[in-house]
Amino acid sequence: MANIIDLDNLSVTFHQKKGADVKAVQHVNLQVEKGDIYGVVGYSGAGKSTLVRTINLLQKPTEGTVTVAGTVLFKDGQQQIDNKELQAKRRNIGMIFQHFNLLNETTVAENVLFALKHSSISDDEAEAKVLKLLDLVGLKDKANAYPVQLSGGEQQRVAIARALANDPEILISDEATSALDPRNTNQILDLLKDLNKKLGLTVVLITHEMDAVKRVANKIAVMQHGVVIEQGNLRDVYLRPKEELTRQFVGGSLAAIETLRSFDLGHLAPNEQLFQVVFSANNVTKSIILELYKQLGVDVSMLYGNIEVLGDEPVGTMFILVKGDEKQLASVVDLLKDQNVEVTKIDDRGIWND
Ligand SMILES: Nc1ncnc2c1ncn2[C@@H]1O[C@H](COP(=O)(O)OP(=O)(O)OP(=O)(O)O)[C@@H](O)[C@H]1O
Repeated sequence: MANIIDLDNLSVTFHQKKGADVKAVQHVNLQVEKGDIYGVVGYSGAGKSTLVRTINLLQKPTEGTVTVAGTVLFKDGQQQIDNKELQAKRRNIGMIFQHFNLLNETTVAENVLFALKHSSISDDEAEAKVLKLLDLVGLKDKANAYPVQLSGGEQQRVAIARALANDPEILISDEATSALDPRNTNQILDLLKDLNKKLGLTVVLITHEMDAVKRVANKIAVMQHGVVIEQGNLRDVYLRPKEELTRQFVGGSLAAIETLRSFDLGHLAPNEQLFQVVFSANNVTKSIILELYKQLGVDVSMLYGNIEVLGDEPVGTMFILVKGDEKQLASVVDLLKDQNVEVTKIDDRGIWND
């Protein structure tokens, strides 16, 4: 599928009058396909906000190319379109933030209507559109309320309705759930997912919370010190994190590492082998342990087991210790692969042996 956002070798350096330059973003390549929910995670100061602000040129890059929906917005140190065209392109990119940035003196409906002020549609059409948008975010009955009368989650819904007023193809969510309690956080994330499905909306989700990414994203980039240190399909990155920071974000696997460290894995007997098995719980219906025992006659102990829901897919991770002779152990990998299970001999993997 075509990339709707393409950031190519993008860098942003802030020159300080006093002190050293801040290299907020360094040589980042990020390709977002239409329909993606792309999570960008990293701790505070990693450069996430600066990076996404280049997508609509709220932040001009120091270096690199920004292409959005087929139009090159920035290249060779220059904005490639005039300011009027840029304003129009920016309407294709909605944004929501941690602080909802609503106008408190005006009603919910007026807040959304405000985003349509440049639009050429009639007043009646605009009013109907506002109600439709409020309905879409589950707030039709709050049209005449004022923002202060709403909960944080509801205020963020108003901000989402406003961000969608110009029918953007892209929504950038910059820590939009960071000020919300866990229940409201999940409801807002579920709403974003719903909008992604219903409208085909592409979402770039900036957050320091891995749980938010796990709940809704299909792709992930991990940022540290202005650099994207790891990126790709959520399931792949989640299940096989390469970088230390990614492993820190990936709570489940980190728990697995801790568990494994507590076993004395350096002293496995010659007839013992440790495997990591990863499987989609939707695809694997048989008991893996039972099948190994029944078909190969090997002894299997489970050292660690966990099920995570990634996107909509329940994914299981287990560490199993298998005892058997050389021939039996050699057959384990083939048998598990036949069952649609991803299997890794732990000796083959540096990260567990750190
Ligand atoms: N306008 C600016 N001038 C100078 N330095 C800046 C500017 N904006 C951001 N920075 C610096 O760039 C780095 C990246 O900041 P950025 O806000 O992009 O990080 P972040 O990952 O979004 O973190 P947070 O979630 O805390 O906003 C930080 O060191 C920050 O202090």
